[in-house]
Amino acid sequence: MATATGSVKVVPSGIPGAGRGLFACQKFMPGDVVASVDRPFVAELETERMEDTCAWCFQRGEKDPENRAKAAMMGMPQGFIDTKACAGCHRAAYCSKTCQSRAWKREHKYECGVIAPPRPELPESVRAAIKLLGRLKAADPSGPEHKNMLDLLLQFRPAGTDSRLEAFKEIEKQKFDDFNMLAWAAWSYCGKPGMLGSVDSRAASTAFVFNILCNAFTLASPVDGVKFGIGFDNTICAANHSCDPNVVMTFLQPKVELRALRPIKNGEEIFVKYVDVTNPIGVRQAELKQRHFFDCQCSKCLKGTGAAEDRFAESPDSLPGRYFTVADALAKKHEAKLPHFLGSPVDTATTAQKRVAAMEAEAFVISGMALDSEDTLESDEEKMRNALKMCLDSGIWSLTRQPVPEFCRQLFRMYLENGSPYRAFRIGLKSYFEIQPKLTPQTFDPDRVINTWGLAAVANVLCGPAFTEIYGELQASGVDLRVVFIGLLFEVYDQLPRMYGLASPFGKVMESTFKQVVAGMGLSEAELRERVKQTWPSLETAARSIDLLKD
Ligand SMILES: C[S@@+](CC[C@H](N)C(=O)[O-])C[C@H]1O[C@@H](n2cnc3c(N)ncnc32)[C@H](O)[C@@H]1O
Repeated sequence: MATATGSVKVVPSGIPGAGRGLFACQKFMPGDVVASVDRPFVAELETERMEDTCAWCFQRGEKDPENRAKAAMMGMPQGFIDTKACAGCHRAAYCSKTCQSRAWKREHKYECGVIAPPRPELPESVRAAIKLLGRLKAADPSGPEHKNMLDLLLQFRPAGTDSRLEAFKEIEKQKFDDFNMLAWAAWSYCGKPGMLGSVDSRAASTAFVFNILCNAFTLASPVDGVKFGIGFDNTICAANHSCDPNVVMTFLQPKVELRALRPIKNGEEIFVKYVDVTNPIGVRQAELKQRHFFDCQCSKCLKGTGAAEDRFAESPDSLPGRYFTVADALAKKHEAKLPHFLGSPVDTATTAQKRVAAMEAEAFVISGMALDSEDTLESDEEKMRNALKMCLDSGIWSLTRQPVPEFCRQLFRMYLENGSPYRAFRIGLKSYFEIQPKLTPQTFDPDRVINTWGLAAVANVLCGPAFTEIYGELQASGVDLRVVFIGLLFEVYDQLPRMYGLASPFGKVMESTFKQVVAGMGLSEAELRERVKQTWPSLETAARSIDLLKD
């Protein structure tokens, strides 16, 4: 039976074997809100964020005084928010009495005594299950909360029925044991409650934990991408994954929205992305399998390799001889990963293909986007820069082939943190003109807008008194950094209505920054826009002449 939620409904998916899916009940234009929930049914902070992030509204306050001052200077919300720990458990923290009291009524009263020391810090899936068991016990059997609980327990896969869990156990024995242990822990910490109405609490704990660990989405800051925790919502999570999604999910602390990325017809299935879809097919598929336990059957994957993100700049046969020795050593090191990067069994690949796949495996590990988290390195700036150079110098990678864009993104952040804003600006500018338009063609895509916002902030820093030399040099080549700053700000501001909306926390920060900056420039908005238009061709020329190999 269809579950209608206004503009969308949940009915069997068009992907064979994928169960249900989310479908549009009307047409949508790019940027339209397709589905929205004020707060996900489950929203759980990860342990590292419990101290500095409000457990109800998910606003984060920077605790380190130096970072706090920096954030305030850049207009970031974490520079202005402070959280205080609950006096009962000293674990959950809130930014205001209002948030604390709302959290208490809905869920914290069920966990406060359970998660308090001397009990060790519990992972988010266990905390979420503890709260859900409390909420299930208290839910009115004829109300919407109870209905959502049953939906979560019975409709999502792997749901708490023996047969589906048995299937999961066969495929993922170790994960099954780990998840089962967490479910048992949550249930035991709650005092092994027995029957909750018509529901067996032990089975419910299992279904909660398995569903959260298999089907939850990541909640990350819209401003700086910091990961807060996980969310689960019956409507949002009914959307299946596609490597060519037609909506993007945005998190507006704590609101979650799905926004159309392109025109969507009435009756069309809604697809989100569960993983980074700028990665080549083998990496995406392996990630979906490892994190979400399914083989992707989306229309893009069914077509096989050949999409833009699967193409190299040059064929592997063009790999220069100076890379052979290093690539052969890497092939040994990453033997198990080679099939993911080759997209085919190792014995059907040529030596050249294997060498490039091995270099790719190494680059992915260094980028932190590796397939198994165990061997993800804490990469430092130098390691990252060398790996980027290896990719580009080999001539095989284009600027838009992963993990090159990821290296640029991370180096931008590292240069900034390590006090090199000019280097950050150069790599950010290169990305702005040559990578982002290809990787995220929609101008309002949150990833793209956030990068533009970051670049604007750096341009602003470079307008300061410490950088007059750089400022002068750029001005001599026709680039006025103040105009660049305002141009980037215009761009972010213009995209906001189709992305987060002006009423969102990010929208409010942006609007006030925008108004202050425009007022401080002593020119009308129209005059400023004209100046930006005149500056942009010189800026693009400057960006294209940046050589990342020499950086
Ligand atoms: C978050 S749930 C989505 C809703 C789910 N289809 C349902 O029936 O409730 C994720 C599950 O949907 C299925 N799924 C989602 N996207 C898929 C895809 N691209 N290919 C195959 N199965 C998919 C997988 O079984 C996955 O574990």
